[in-house]
Amino acid sequence: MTAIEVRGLTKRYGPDTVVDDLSFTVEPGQVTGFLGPNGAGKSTTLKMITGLAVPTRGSVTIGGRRYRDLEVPLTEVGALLDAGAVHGARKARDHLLALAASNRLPLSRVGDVLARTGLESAAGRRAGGFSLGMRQRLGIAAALLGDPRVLIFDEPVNGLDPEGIRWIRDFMRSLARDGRAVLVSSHLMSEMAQTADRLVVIGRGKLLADTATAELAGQTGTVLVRAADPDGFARHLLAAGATVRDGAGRALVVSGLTSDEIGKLAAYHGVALGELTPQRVSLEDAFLALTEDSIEYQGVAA
Ligand SMILES: Nc1ncnc2c1ncn2[C@@H]1O[C@H](COP(=O)(O)OP(=O)(O)OP(=O)(O)O)[C@@H](O)[C@H]1O
Repeated sequence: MTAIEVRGLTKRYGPDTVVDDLSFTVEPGQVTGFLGPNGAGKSTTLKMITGLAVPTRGSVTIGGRRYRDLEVPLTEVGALLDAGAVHGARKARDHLLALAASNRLPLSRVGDVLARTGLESAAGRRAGGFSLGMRQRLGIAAALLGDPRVLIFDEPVNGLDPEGIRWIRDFMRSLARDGRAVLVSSHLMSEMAQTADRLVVIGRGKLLADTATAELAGQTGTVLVRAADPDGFARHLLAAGATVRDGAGRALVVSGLTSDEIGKLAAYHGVALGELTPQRVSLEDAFLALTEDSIEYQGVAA
């Protein structure tokens, strides 16, 4: 069953529409990256999914039901929205035991989640003395207590060192391999490129893209072509519907056709090609191109 369904979700604060008619689906067995520049409305959306904010319009369901209709929410959806939310004086194990008891979950789950997050040896220490990376692990352990099929993380790698970032990435992938649905927000494409199977990109509260990660990089790609008679081949390309620009050294920069289609066109016309290279647009570039109109404060190049 579909894990999270967001339909027409809208949130207004006074005159500002911060989430604007957003619809997307988060499937099980995948990491879905939720991307957008600062202030795009990611946290507000995640709060509406987890019942912490009330939509002005639209709906969100988890496994077909609204959050407020879930009997024991922790067993359906786990969320890490703010790693600082742990009581600093409490020992890590006690924090989890209290959470398990107040949600009527088996206390044996505490040992399971401590092991899964690599916190066993730190379980007797006070969370106040934890590094950011360990606090993130504790937050993730809490999110996993009810063994939910759906997990939501808001900017989980913010401020972490490279080792912490790698641990979180691997952990998200392992949760998806379990068959869980994992929704992770970030304002950096570079973080999501290696982790997410799908990307939902928003800007100023609106949906900009909902696509497989691999497709986004391919979408805006061009192909570099070298032919002995570039002008002659350019005419064939234009006739086939391509857009052609001049590149360096008499190369042709072609868009609108794949390298495979260009190769076949050359063979059909008996044209020998010296080069046929797909130009991969980086995901970072694709993300910037998508969001450039929705960045609140843009720097001005000198
Ligand atoms: N409780 C609130 N009252 C009024 N405005 C709010 C409230 N919460 C968020 N906003 C506004 O809504 C907009 C979206 O904020 P949100 O935190 O959802 O964005 P975000 O994409 O998570 O950004 P960031 O990456 O900076 O965390 C911002 O302009 C913010 O100022």
